Amino acid sequence: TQTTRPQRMLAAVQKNATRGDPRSVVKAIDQFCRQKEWAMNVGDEKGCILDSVVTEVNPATVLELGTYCGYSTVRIASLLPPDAKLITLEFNPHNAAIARQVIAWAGLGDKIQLVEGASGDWIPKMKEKFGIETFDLVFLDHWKDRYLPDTKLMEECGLLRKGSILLADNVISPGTPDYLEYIRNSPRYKSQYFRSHLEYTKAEDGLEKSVFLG
Ligand SMILES: Nc1ncnc2c1ncn2[C@@H]1O[C@H](/C=C/CNC(=O)c2cc([N+](=O)[O-])cc(O)c2O)[C@@H](O)[C@H]1O
Ligand SMILES: [Mg+2]
Repeated sequence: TQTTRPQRMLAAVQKNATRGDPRSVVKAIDQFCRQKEWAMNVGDEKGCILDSVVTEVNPATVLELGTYCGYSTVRIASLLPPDAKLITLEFNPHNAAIARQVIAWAGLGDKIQLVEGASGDWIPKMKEKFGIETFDLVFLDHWKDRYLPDTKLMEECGLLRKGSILLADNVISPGTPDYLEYIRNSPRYKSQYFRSHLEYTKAEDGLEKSVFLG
């Protein structure tokens, strides 16, 4: 029977990456996407910008919106300090199942909590369910029309504190115009665009890094 692309990506990880070595998992996925099949991971070029932001912020609490197969989840978690927690939300059960196996292969199960469900349902539950007060870093990489509503929801739920960082993928391609317009014009954020390319292509894309000012 026909396999899915996430299944083929997982197979590539299990074949080419070393168990317990997160960076080899990242490398195996990038190799699969460059040589075999394109997939919507943040990728190696934007991934380097992601790495530098994670390293600079050195977050104790991270929220990722849109796990997909776990590429950026593993990439971020591999750079976190010992007691840091990363919560990642994914509502597609098939993608969640693949991501769990990718995360397990990387040996990062104790740093990452994958929650199967919709961001709109789970953002309001972060405090009661996970004892999270605020997030130091949020990585937005889910459906592009959810970036703005979910950002407003995080504000309303008090999940952002002065200095919290929002890092958004795909602000050019596929694009998140309403989010960009809001975040660049709001007095509550200071934003910076990191120009790059759409993963594994020559098309323009970039990451928008925004600091919540409180
Ligand atoms: N509200 C929500 N709550 C929880 N999980 C959710 C969610 N909305 C979407 N998801 C999940 O997040 C992933 C979607 C990513 C959309 N990215 C994209 O559509 C995308 C497209 C291109 N592209 O077309 O070139 C390039 C990229 O880098 C991209 O991230 C999927 O796994 C989906 O199930
Ligand atoms: Mg993306």
